[in-house]
This record gives sequence, C-alpha cells and structure tokens, in this order.
Amino acid sequence: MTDSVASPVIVALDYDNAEAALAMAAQLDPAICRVKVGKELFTIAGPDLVRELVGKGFDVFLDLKFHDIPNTVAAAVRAAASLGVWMVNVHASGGERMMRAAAGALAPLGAKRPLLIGVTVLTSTAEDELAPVGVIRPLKEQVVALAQLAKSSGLDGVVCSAQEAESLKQTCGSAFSLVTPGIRPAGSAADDQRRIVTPVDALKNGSDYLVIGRPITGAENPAAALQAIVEDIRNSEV
Ligand SMILES: O=C(O)c1cc(=O)[nH]c(=O)n1[C@@H]1O[C@H](COP(=O)(O)O)[C@@H](O)[C@H]1O
Repeated sequence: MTDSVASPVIVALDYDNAEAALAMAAQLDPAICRVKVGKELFTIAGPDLVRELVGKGFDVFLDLKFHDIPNTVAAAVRAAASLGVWMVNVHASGGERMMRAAAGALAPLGAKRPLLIGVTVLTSTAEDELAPVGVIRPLKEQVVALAQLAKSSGLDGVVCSAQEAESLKQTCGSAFSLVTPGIRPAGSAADDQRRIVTPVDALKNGSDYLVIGRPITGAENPAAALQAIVEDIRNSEV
C-alpha cells in the first residue's frame, strides 16, 4: 500500500448518474479513501466524470475489467491511463498474451503508470458455479493459478476474495498487491457477494486494498460508515 491515502479502503461508486456519484464523493475525504468507477457509472458518465474525480484529488480505480484480444486490451489500458487513473484492471482469464500486451502498453509511462491488476475469480462466484463454465479445478487453486499467471505476465497484483489473500501472499510475495472486494463489516448483508470477509480480517489475511460499496454508499450516513471502518482498522493495529 502507498502512503498517500491513510487507509486501504476503496469506495465503489456504483451509481447510474454522475450527480449521485459526485454527491457521494463530496461526502468522502480523499485523504482517507480512494474511489472506484465501474461499468455502470462509466457507461453513463464516461471519462469526464473520471477526470473530475481525479481533479478532486481522488486516487481512482477504473474498474472496467477488460477482457478482449491483446491489441484491444493494450489500447484500452493506455486510454485508461490517459485519464490519470491510479489503478486499472483486466480479467486474468484473458490469458498471458493479453496481460503481457496490457503491461507492455503501460510500461513507457514509467512511474506515472497506473497499477495494473488482474481479476482472478469474482467474489460473487461460489465453488459450485465454476464447473458449469468449464473450470474443473477447485476455486482456491483457480485463484492461485490465475494470480501466478498475472504475476509472471507483468501485472502488479490481482483482485481476489480476502478468503484467498493469505495463500496468495505466500505464493506471490508481499509486493504483489491484493485488491479484495466482497468486504462486509460484521452484521452487513452479503447481497450478491459469496466470498465475504470483514475489513479487519481481510487485512489480517494480507489484503492490501479493500473495495467496499454498499456497506458505505447504502448507509444512512456514508461518511460515518467509512469513518467507523477506518477506526476499526486503526484500533486493530493490522
Ligand atoms: O473488480 C472489482 O472491483 C470487483 C471484483 C470482484 O471480484 N467482486 C466485486 O464485487 N468487484 C466490485 O466491487 C464492488 C463491490 O461492491 P459491494 O458489494 O457493494 O461492496 C462492485 O463495484 C463490484 O463490481
């Protein structure tokens, strides 16, 4: 984790219009959290909104999970980088050539390049959902295999569940970033997530960044919900 933001929390701005996303961002402090723009918000609000959030001082994770032919993904991550985002992701299941092409497209940017992260197995996926899509390995093995492939293809880290973070830190090393959605404070609804972990347990397991959407954005007081999570983390001294 870099020191520029005083917590590992990335707030998912999952909204269907720019105004709602900006209203939420106005309640958040870029000194204590980062923000994520995903498919819904980007589709409706586009690059202007991303630039606006960057302009407000936020580290922005552009979560478009690119998965296409190598040439297209390389061009897409280059376009993402031109928006000034801090992190961008691709699906690791797109394979080695695709991931190498993406890493190669960002390399000329040097230290200014965004972190390039590979999605392993979505946190909404349960073990019994893999076989129907042709994956016959146990889920945990699939996550490790895709993480190792992402690492050897030149990526900076992966998206995984914090349930897999401990074994990934062992196999991929401490410098390989683990970005973990499916974070749920104790007592929160799981919603469509299947592999959930509390914020403090996720950090104990080795997560570097915690992606949190509805438990913060759906709270009556989102700033207070964020603050409570940040305090919990501080008090646990992980
Ligand atoms: O890449 C992601 O951010 C992502 C990967 C994954 O495996 N699971 C996952 O939930 N996400 C995203 O993380 C966010 C989680 O939101 P909440 O479930 O509301 O906390 C959503 O914006 C998802 O699109």
